Amino acid sequence: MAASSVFRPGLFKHKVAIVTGGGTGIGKAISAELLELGEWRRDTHYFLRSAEALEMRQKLPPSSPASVTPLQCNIRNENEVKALVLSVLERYGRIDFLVNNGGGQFSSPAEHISSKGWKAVIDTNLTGTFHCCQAVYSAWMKQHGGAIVNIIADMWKGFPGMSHTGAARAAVDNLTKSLAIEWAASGVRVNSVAPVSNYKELGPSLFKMSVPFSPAKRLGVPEEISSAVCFLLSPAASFISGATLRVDAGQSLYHSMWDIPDHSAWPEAPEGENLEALKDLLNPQSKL
Ligand SMILES: CCC/C=C/C(=O)SCCNC(=O)CCNC(=O)[C@H](O)C(C)(C)COP(=O)([O-])OP(=O)([O-])OC[C@H]1O[C@@H](n2cnc3c(N)ncnc32)[C@H](O)[C@@H]1OP(=O)([O-])[O-]
Ligand SMILES: NC(=O)C1=CN([C@@H]2O[C@H](COP(=O)(O)OP(=O)(O)OC[C@H]3O[C@@H](n4cnc5c(N)ncnc54)[C@H](OP(=O)(O)O)[C@@H]3O)[C@@H](O)[C@H]2O)C=CC1
Repeated sequence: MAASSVFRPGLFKHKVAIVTGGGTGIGKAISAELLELGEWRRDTHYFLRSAEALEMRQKLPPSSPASVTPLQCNIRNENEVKALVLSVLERYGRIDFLVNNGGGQFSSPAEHISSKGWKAVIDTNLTGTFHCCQAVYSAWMKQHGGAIVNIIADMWKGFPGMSHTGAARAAVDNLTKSLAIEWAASGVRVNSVAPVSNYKELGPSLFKMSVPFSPAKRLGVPEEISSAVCFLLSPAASFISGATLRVDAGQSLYHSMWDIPDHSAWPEAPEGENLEALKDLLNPQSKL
């Protein structure tokens, strides 16, 4: 099949997907794109948590056989995740895709994060993702194969100001690699997407300050993330597993947004001629 013919309505024929947090922001764009690619065929069902999913259902043309079903599930709770997976299987008999998009955090310097707050963020972003992967694998993908995409974050230079989510997302990056190997023999591909984007519900102001740090000199939008997710789910990515795709216009390779104030707290360099040279260099009277 030519690559150019891959992305068209009907691509995910008879597929069933679980998209956690699929009713807002990036998840909503992923759900919408999956639905669009399912427009012309039957038995395509997507499962979302948020009530906004109902809105999506109403927007589907009456002629479309694709469907979207919102289901409540707290991914932090293992039993709720297992129940979600069983309920999907009872209703639709298969699960082809899992997109672990549900997540959240608050911004705080590390020194002020309480143990409870730390656990809440790790539970949501790392343990929740693990619960979903494990439940879907055990109940379906182990026997039938499938594709999983985890949404992580731009934490490649650490994540100062959100150290809990940085640690959780780095762990999911590593989990992606472990599962890609452990589950290869079942025909399960596992990949991640590390996005930088914005969406209108949050308002541009929250992310506006990041624009100067983007090589693109603009924000990304959820539709630019969902296309990468659909690519990784699709047959166009049939030989890709254990990878993390950075969808950030190169931002992770560029400046850090974290400002370090001027200070003189750093330990002195060892004594010697190089230290003297360094002092000369930093001396405001220096001719260098
Ligand atoms: C990723 C890249 C870019 C991201 C951008 C953004 O995130 S934009 C933003 C987009 N917005 C989001 O992503 C928000 C999404 N939010 C969430 O997903 C959840 O609220 C959660 C996972 C942060 C916490 O889950 P939950 O509420 O079920 O948690 P719980 O009841 O188990 O423990 C609560 C404990 O957590 C702590 N704590 C919580 N909030 C704050 C805070 N603001 N301030 C300080 N601390 C906070 C506090 O210790 C609290 O305990 P307390 O003091 O109450 O005894
Ligand atoms: N926007 C961005 O630039 C970036 C986003 N990300 C990550 O991408 C993902 C999507 O983010 P975005 O669309 O921006 O943000 P949103 O806040 O719109 O989406 C987060 C979704 O996760 C769901 N969710 C949160 N906690 C749970 C839980 N315990 N169980 C089930 N679902 C849960 C929320 O559902 P509900 O609303 O029903 O609570 C919500 O739909 C998140 O993991 C986010 O951290 C990463 C990097 C950058």
